[in-house]
Amino acid sequence: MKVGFLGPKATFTELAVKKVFPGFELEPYQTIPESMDALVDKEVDLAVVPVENALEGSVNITLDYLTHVVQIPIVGEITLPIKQHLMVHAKNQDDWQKVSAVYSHSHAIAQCHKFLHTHLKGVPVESVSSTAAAAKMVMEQPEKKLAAIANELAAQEYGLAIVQKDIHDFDYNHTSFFVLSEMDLDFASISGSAHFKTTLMVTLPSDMAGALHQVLSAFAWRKINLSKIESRPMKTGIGNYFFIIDLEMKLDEVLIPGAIAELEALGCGVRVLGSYPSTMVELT
Ligand SMILES: O=C(O)C(=O)C[C@]1(C(=O)O)C=C[C@@H](O)C=C1
Repeated sequence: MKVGFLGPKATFTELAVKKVFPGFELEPYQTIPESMDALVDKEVDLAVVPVENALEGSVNITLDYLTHVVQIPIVGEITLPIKQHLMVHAKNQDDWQKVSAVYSHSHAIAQCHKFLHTHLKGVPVESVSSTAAAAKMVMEQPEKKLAAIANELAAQEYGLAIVQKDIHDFDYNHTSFFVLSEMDLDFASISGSAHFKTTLMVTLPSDMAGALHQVLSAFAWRKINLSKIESRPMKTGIGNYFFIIDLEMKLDEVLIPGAIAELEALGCGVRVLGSYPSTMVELT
């Protein structure tokens, strides 16, 4: 089985993949959409993509690509603790405060704003395709005195020196990743998780007063617990949004289909993006 993920080697996404799919063949891609395209093109059997960080919120490119571009089911979710470190080329470790620029993934940068503001004020911060891509750049250009925000594995992989550990602004830092596949993957057995979620994409009828209230009531009176509701632009005009709603239960034959039928009767569009086990892994 081949797993596509955001590369190069040693991204957080790769850490998540290796934790849950040890021994699977790995195929890194340069961007999150490329890893999803690879699944559509059947170059890989699974794709693992970051979807939400506890400090910075949703990874919009993942949600947008899943809802606007590709139609691939979510078959699992992996939540991983995230530890961000500042790293430089070994030649520059003694004067790391004089780095000329800091590189990382935009979501990782956002998790370390306070640190950057306090310790590297005025130093340009640039976002690149992944944390590991940033670490690789730092390794390749020692003369430029660059720094990267990335994980410990990336420091090992690219031979960099960690000069500040755990620079994320809040202790509870976790990221969730969706496992996407067209295959009937038994993620519950693979992950050992019995905690299921169902994710829906809901579009509201236009100009209907209280539409969102009615959508929420369809879940509320059935006592279906929601863990997230997120609005994303329809990309058809200002003020046009759809909702991504996470339900804390497995797609059943009565409650969720009943709620969906109620939403459709209101004039809503509903797409089930997936019903899947969700697992929390630890860093070792
Ligand atoms: O750049 C990486 O290492 C990734 O795997 C991407 C990503 C993200 O998109 O959120 C994954 C986890 C961290 O929150 C930071 C970056």
